[in-house]
Amino acid sequence: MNMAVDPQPVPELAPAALQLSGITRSFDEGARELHILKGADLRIEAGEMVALVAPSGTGKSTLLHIAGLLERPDGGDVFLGPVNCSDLSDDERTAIRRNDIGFVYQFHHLLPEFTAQENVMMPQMIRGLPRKVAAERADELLAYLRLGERGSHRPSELSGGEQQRVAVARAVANAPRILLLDEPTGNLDPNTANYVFEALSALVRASGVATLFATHNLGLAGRMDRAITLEDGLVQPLSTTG
Ligand SMILES: Nc1ncnc2c1ncn2[C@@H]1O[C@H](COP(=O)(O)OP(=O)(O)OP(=O)(O)O)[C@@H](O)[C@H]1O
Repeated sequence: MNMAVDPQPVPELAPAALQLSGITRSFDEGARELHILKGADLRIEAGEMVALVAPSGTGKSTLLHIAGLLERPDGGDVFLGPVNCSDLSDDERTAIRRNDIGFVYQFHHLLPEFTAQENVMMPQMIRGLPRKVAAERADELLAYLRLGERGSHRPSELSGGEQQRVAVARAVANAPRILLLDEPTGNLDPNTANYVFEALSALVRASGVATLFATHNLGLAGRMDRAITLEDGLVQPLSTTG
């Protein structure tokens, strides 16, 4: 009896929220070229929180900028869901960046002359939402991040941890599909960093946003769904358990 079974076609993976495929990026440094990314691959699913932990200069910010469509890679593709962003014009990429991608940086970059509430309203109004809707969403997010009492404060009247939570609220104001964080707790003391992280993780779980979080803090990295590193220009898994 012929027991041979026809090979089943390998099921294609459903599109991830974010997929980087074969990303290359080099920079000219005087006479020589620095090859920072050499074919990096990465998939992040909706609702997944991934830590990016790697030594300084290995290309974390470069990878985040490419994933966030702030920079084009020299080679490779960036997919958001099924959309290959490499094929898009600069205007189309800007629209995606405004609506579908949130950023949080090490320094909060809040607008100093506006209140916390207005800072969270801003990206929504740029997107075209009416002021009232933007204000309600801002209040909701600030309350969720336990900043309900701070909506009318300017950034200079907030603590470092409060400023970063406002920056998180602003980054998710347009309900992005991707959230990219570049050392957002790097300037905070351990307790405050922990508090900001807790607030952020609750938000990620509740909203299903796909999150890539660059940090040097292995304790925080160990609490995310998984951790990755950059090694010789490639994304590699990283163990955070010792
Ligand atoms: N626009 C640029 N022009 C030239 N070199 C650059 C440019 N951007 C980044 N580099 C170089 O590429 C390398 C990676 O930079 P990147 O900022 O991505 O590193 P990083 O891992 O985020 O570092 P850190 O943890 O210190 O922020 C560095 O050597 C940097 O000097």
